Amino acid sequence: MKIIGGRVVVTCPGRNFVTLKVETDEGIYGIGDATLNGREQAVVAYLQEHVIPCLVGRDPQQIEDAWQYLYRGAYWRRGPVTMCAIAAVDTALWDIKAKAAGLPLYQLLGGRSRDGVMVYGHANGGDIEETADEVAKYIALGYRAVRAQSGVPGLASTYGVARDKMFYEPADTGLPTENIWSSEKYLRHIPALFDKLRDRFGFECHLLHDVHHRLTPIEAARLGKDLETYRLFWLEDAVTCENQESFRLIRRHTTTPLAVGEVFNSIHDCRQLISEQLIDYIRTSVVHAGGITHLRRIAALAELFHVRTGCHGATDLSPVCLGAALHFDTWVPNFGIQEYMRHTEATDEVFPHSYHFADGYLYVGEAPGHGVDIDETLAARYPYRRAFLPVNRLEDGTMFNW
Ligand SMILES: O=C(O)[C@@H](O)[C@@H](O)[C@H](O)[C@H](O)CO
Ligand SMILES: [Mg+2]
Repeated sequence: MKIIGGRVVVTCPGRNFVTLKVETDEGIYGIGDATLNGREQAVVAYLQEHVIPCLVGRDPQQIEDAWQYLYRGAYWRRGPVTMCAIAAVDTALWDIKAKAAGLPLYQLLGGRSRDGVMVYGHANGGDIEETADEVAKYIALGYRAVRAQSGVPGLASTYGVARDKMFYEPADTGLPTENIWSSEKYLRHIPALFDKLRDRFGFECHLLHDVHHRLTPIEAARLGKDLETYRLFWLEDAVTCENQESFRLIRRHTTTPLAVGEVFNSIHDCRQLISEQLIDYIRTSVVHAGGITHLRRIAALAELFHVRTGCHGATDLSPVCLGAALHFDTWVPNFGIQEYMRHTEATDEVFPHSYHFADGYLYVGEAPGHGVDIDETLAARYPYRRAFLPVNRLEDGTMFNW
């Protein structure tokens, strides 16, 4: 079998998605997600100019060799754009290999380790009461795990509180929206949110929270201590993590489980966090961390140190990424949880798929490959619209982390 070509499909059914389609001389094709929220066109150019020409003529079944070729051959290794492009190729080649074998992808990884993949949904509200009502809705839908994000008194906006309750889309068309942030106001507010949620719902439902990179290590340690009595499933992205060592300080002060990694693009971003057991869940995703081939390596390292997977799964990771992730989740021995921000109906129509939700779990289908396709005719109806993620400033105007 030989690769005869590759095409990048950019579509915007409510938000931008970038999809790589790799075609072979035997008529089998594979697709991979290449979406990097707010920087989509950088990956499009990388694929079209620097990757696809090198793929033509290669044997698509040599997945590892292709990965090594694109990683080592780049010379300028790692980084979100490079690793997103490699991820798209890797996912497409795994899709082809599984289709050629007539098997669902998880069978090529090592078979089922579980029936369903436990997922968490996103409840958010302008205040504690509204957030609690949203958590109730997710529990009623059958979710066993819910992330809770609430507006903060005194702040006009905050991460995770959306205009739309079911579909959270942070990116805006036009230039970046500027939000104002106050860690002091946030830290005063969040313990009351989880006090209310545990008081109303008890401890049956797993509760999660995403700080979204906004605290210092000592602030994160304080929040972790304040939340210990509420037994969170995890506290996510408590601080930015270029300095992996800074998590030692948080770890010294709190037993609240920590999750990190959606912005990571290689094992090197999390090697210290994992090997020193500074985190409990690694959030790396198929689309942003070099594809299934590299994600398996991260999970294998994590398994040695009692760290479990918790793949990122926001709306800006396409159904192609989610479909591939679910095959990974169905196989991986040290599975933790899968994020499941639902896609809109328009997006699901562009990306027909075989996975389905039931009783708090997502289930992959048995279709050969990763089970997700792209309807290019429908995709063409939604032209690309440049969009940016917001930026954050402190109340005194200082540039901060969004
Ligand atoms: O945990 C999450 O899902 C968030 O951190 C994401 O919504 C993140 O903000 C977006 O994926 C950024 O594009
Ligand atoms: Mg997050």
